[in-house]
Amino acid sequence: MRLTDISPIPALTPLDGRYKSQTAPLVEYLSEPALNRERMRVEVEWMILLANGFEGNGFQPIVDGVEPLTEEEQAYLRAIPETFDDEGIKHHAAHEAITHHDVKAVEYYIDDELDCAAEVLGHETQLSKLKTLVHFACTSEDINNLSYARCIKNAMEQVWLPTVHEITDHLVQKAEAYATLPLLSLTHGQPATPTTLGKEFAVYVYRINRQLRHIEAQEYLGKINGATGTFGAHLAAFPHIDWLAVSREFVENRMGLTWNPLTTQIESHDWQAELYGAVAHTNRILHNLCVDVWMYISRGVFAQVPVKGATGSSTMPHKVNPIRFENAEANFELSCALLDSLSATLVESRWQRDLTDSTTQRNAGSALGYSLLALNNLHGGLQSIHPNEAAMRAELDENWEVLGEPIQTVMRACELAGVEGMEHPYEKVKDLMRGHRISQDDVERFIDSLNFDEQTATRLKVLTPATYVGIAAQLLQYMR
Ligand SMILES: O=C(O)C[C@H](Nc1ncnc2c1ncn2[C@@H]1O[C@H](COP(=O)(O)O)[C@@H](O)[C@H]1O)C(=O)O
Repeated sequence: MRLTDISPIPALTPLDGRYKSQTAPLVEYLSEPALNRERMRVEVEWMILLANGFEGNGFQPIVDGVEPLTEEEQAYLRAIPETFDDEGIKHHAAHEAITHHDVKAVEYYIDDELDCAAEVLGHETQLSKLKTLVHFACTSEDINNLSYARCIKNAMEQVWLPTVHEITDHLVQKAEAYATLPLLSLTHGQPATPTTLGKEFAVYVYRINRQLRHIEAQEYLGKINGATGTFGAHLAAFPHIDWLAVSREFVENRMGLTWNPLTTQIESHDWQAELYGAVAHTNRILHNLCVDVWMYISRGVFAQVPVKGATGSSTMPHKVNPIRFENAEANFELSCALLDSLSATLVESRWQRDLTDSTTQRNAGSALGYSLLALNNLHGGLQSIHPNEAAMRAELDENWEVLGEPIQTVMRACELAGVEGMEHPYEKVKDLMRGHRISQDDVERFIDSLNFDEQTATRLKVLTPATYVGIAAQLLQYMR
């Protein structure tokens, strides 16, 4: 049997197949039906503005020959996108099969709805004669750019950002819970000055929060200015209208976007490049977190809570594998690859337009979908780990040589204060400690061999790898 004979056809990509339930929240904003529904919202709102005017023109019709639409007529128009369902999708597809133009098919879809208006409302209505107002003076990109901006803004605000915030909240909890829990640092993979587990989580919180601030301040630009951005058609039809003011009113107040007054046929997509750059950057920070946690698990710093009934390895029954972190790592990479491609290519278009952006933009959902999938796995993974404090202590206890740094630094301070016998502190400590395994006794003997005053010697002797963590816990105050 051919798999394409199965109905519905199995999904080609994992986002809409295996991981469908996890990516579902984005379907509402970034699927093709979502885009077409948004296009309808833009088209009907444009009609309402043209017919009813706005505060700036005293709520007079902007175009001649049209009466202001009644509340009922406006509600009828606004119901068109809201009732766009599976039948509507087929209806639109039937138009597109003939027009081979997706936005023209939206226009015809609305025309059909206007044809039924009198029958549905049960009385005569101006709407039956208003087909000519649909898409008035617009090029398809006027509709597309506004629709995409709104779809992507909603996807970010309703889905992606809340998911990242949940993870950040979880990381804050972990940072606070483990603020004072000492952890051996590794720089270059070698034992280094100890830190605390909480402070290491706080570093991630700080990094993510910086990116979130950029993303939350992101402008979503929109334009409605005709075929090559000159308002040529608008002025040809109605030369006395202040089309700049109408355009601005529509983009800012009706669409809730930032007005772009100066474009070719297309909105230049620079805001998309900015947004995708920041999302990719956040992905990469979280990818770094996945890899770090994976290695902490491998080192025994974290233990994983086994899921009841689940299998780690098909052949090694003892195993609990960190699969959620691995899944997240891979999907962050896929998301970044797509986001990088979108950012790089969307900002270029030949002369007043080429259509390469059209098919590229259709992948915004995939780019954010891979990120959402990664976020879900990362969140699940974080919820299933807890520190193995005994292993962490044992690791610290095996690495007394990390106290070489404080001892040589205190020796320097003593030398500066004129204490005898403190010359070449770095070299002296290096001779004792570099490349050697050092015990607590060795450290104490070394301290005793130097000319420290009693108070300083005691201060150094109470230092252990587990207490040599500076003000790590205090630094959490800066993470938010
Ligand atoms: O308002 C216009 O349409 C003006 C026109 N430019 C266009 N602007 C926006 N969409 C256009 C344009 N041209 C085609 N199409 C339709 O875009 C769709 C492209 O399909 P796909 O490659 O799958 O993304 C597919 O449905 C195409 O039919 C121009 O000549 O400048």
